[in-house]
This record gives sequence, structure tokens and C-alpha cells, in this order.
Amino acid sequence: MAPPRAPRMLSEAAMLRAVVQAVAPVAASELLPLGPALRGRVCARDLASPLDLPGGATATMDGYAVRRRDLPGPLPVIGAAVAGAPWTGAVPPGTCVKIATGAWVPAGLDAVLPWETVTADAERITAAAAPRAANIRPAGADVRRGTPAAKRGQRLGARDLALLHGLGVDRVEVWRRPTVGVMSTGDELRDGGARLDPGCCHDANRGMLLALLAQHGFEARDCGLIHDERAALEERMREAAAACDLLLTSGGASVGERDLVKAVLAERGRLTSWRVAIKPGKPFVLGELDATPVLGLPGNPASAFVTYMLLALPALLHLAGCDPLPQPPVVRARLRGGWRKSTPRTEYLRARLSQGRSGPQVKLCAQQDSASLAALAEANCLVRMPLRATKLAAGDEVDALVLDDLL
Ligand SMILES: Nc1nc2c(c(=O)[nH]1)N[C@H]1C(S)=C(S)[C@@H](COP(=O)(O)OP(=O)(O)OC[C@H]3O[C@@H](n4cnc5c(N)ncnc54)[C@H](O)[C@@H]3O)O[C@H]1N2
Ligand code: MOO
Repeated sequence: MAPPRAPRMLSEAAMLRAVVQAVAPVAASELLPLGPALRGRVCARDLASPLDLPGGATATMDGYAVRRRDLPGPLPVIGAAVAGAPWTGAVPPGTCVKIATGAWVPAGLDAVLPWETVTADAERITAAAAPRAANIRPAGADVRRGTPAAKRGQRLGARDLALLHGLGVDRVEVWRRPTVGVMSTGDELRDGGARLDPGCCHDANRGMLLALLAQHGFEARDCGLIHDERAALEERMREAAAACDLLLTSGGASVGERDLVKAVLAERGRLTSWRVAIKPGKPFVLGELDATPVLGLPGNPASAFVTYMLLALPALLHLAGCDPLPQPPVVRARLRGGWRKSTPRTEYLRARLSQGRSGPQVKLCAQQDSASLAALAEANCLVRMPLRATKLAAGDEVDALVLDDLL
């Protein structure tokens, strides 16, 4: 079969738009109990706060709750308020209440004096004047009842869950979690443990992509390792397309005669685009099979990783219902060492980001071959080298896309 003619190479931004447009957000939602399983899930509707937080005016220090006009005292201490057990009696003018951090401030009192700032014996205190509302957090200062606690399209993280727990929310409506299939293609590939015949290598991309999908909160489906045989590939791609919301393949995306992913899409589905001006990652395929979007990542592992992060992940987040799409964290850092660009594409260089004496610094991995698994494992960021730049020199400020697995 003659290799297909190369289409126009899309810019990174144009490909990103095309990929996101090709994917329709999941439409079904489900109501889930509040808990850690909600981490990474996307809210299907706005959620209004059911209460004021805090529910009442609260002391922010341990000390004495007073009326400012009664100062300097002496003021008899007539009772005590602690968190969870407010003082419920009256506080007559000229008296005060001992109070703990987190306790509600009795009505009518307008300052909390930290115990270090007062002169106290067992029954009375004297103290200097205090500003109005000193050390009091007003009711609703944190969250007002009825204001948004979570928004439709928001992807929930641990800190969002803290807010929802704090508000006593018990269930959240979230979009169904998309199922994403992962398939490797190539006659030379073998699963771990299998004998390596001459010229063969182990499949690294499938394991990486399944792990990335799990890390990013998707339901990942292992659709296996498929050999370069046209009919078998079509059959397995069709099965995967039927079972998944989106299919990620790797390998077979370039212009070789055995690069069959494109052929299946062109002949049996739709081949929308397959070249993007980034390095690594140029032979990135966008298409559709049986109405399921298919993203064909290049076979070289660094190319598969970079296209996943820059193009597939935004599409997947859109599929999951995220709106607006979260942006990857970028750090401005000083470059150690230099680099000369070899292509008219935006380059993403594997690098290590660290804290230098005068701020963030970044060192390029010695190996920038898109086949290098060692450099991919070594990197904790990608240094972006813009389209127009031709070289980078030591000391240049660059954008580093943070890849830390902790994020
Ligand atoms: N004549 C041209 N040749 C190539 C071009 C081009 O424009 N013209 N582009 C090159 C670029 S850039 C890349 S990237 C690769 C990508 O090609 P494919 O997506 O077709 O990938 P394969 O040919 O199947 O494999 C490339 C390379 O990666 C290894 N590989 C594949 N899958 C895996 C896997 N799952 N785990 C580990 N390694 C994998 C494969 O063995 C090959 O070594 O094409 C260039 N060629
Ligand atoms: O895009 Mo390829 O990924 O340059 O090696």
C-alpha cells in the first residue's frame, strides 16, 4: 500500500482546538456520596452552599470575650465558652467570658483579647483597649449560605472536597467517568516477560498511558497489543471503539507502509488530521471510528508522552466535562546549558527542574532522542522552546511545564 500523502501540518494551537472540538463531553451524570472517590470527578451542576461558614461569630484566639467599651476593666469572668459548647447565659455589661479558639462568641461581645495581653487573676481581668471585632471571625466570613461551593465543570481535588465536607454536603452530582481505551500497535512489540526476538522491544507506551489515565482520573481499559495486520487491527480497533468513549493508540502513526492506524481510520472511519508542529510528537493522528474519537499517538515513547500531555489530556478533560479546561502548571526557570533547535516546530525538551540559589533552574536531559525511555524517566518537566526560537543559551529564562507525579 502506498503511504498516504502528508496533509498540512497543523500548529500546536490548531491541533489542540481540533482535538477538543472532536470530542463531545459525556452527557450522563450520577449522584455520589461525598468521599475520596470523588477526587478527580467533575461536577455536573452548580452546588450552592447550604450554610454559613462559620455558622456563628467565632473566636480566633484563646482568651477573653469582652465589650470594648468596658475596657480597661477590671471585668469579672462569669463563665467559659469552648468550641462546640458556647456560653448560653447572658453576659451583663461590665463582665466577660473566658473563650477558646473556635468557640462562638456570646451575643453582644465585640472583641476577644488573647490571654497573653490581659492581666488576670482567677475571677477578673484588666486589659488595654482593643480594636473592634478583634480576633473574631464573623458568621459567614468564609462561605455565605447560597453562594457557589462548587461549579458545573469543576474537577474536584482534595481541597475542594475539604470545602464540601466542611459544608456538610453529603452527595455530589458528577459526570459519568469516561472510559478510555489504550492500544499499542507494532509487530516488534512484546509484553514484559515475553522472549525478545532480534529487532523486538518491550511495549512501554501502553503501561505508561494506562498509568497516566489512572493518575488523571479516567477509567482506563487495556485494549492490548496489536500486530501490524490490517484486518486484525481494524477488528480490535472497532471492538475498542464500541467499548470506550475515546481510544488512544500508539505507534503506526507516521508515514511507513506498516503505519496502519491511519489507514483504518481513513478507510473505515474518519482521518481528520495527522501532523502537528511539535517535537517530539509530529505524527499525531486525530480521527474517528464508529463515532468514537481516536487519538493516534506516535510510537516513540517520548512522542507518545508529550502528545498525551499536550493534546490528549485536554481532550480527555473536555470529554470528562471540565469547563474551563485546567492549564498545566508552568514555571519560569533559568536554563543551565544550551540547546540548538533542529526543526521548525515547537520543541518540548525533557529536563530536570530544581530550586537554584537565585530561583528555579532547569537542566536539559543529556538525551533528547524521542525514543529515550531513560530521559523520559529522568525528566520532571518539559522545557518549551517556542516555534520561532532557534537556540537557547545558558542563563535564558524558559517555560518549564511541571510533570511531577505528586501534582
Ligand atoms: N519517513 C518518515 N519517517 C518517520 C517520520 C516522518 O515524518 N517521515 N516521523 C518520525 C517520527 S517524528 C516519529 S515520532 C516516528 C513515529 O512513528 P509511528 O507513530 O509510526 O511509530 P512506529 O513506527 O510504530 O514506532 C516508532 C518507534 O517507536 C517504537 N515503539 C512503538 N510503539 C512502542 C511502544 N508501545 N513501546 C515502546 N516503543 C514503541 C517502535 O519500536 C519504533 O522504534 O516515526 C518517524 N519516522
Ligand atoms: O515527533 Mo518524532 O516524535 O520527532 O520523534
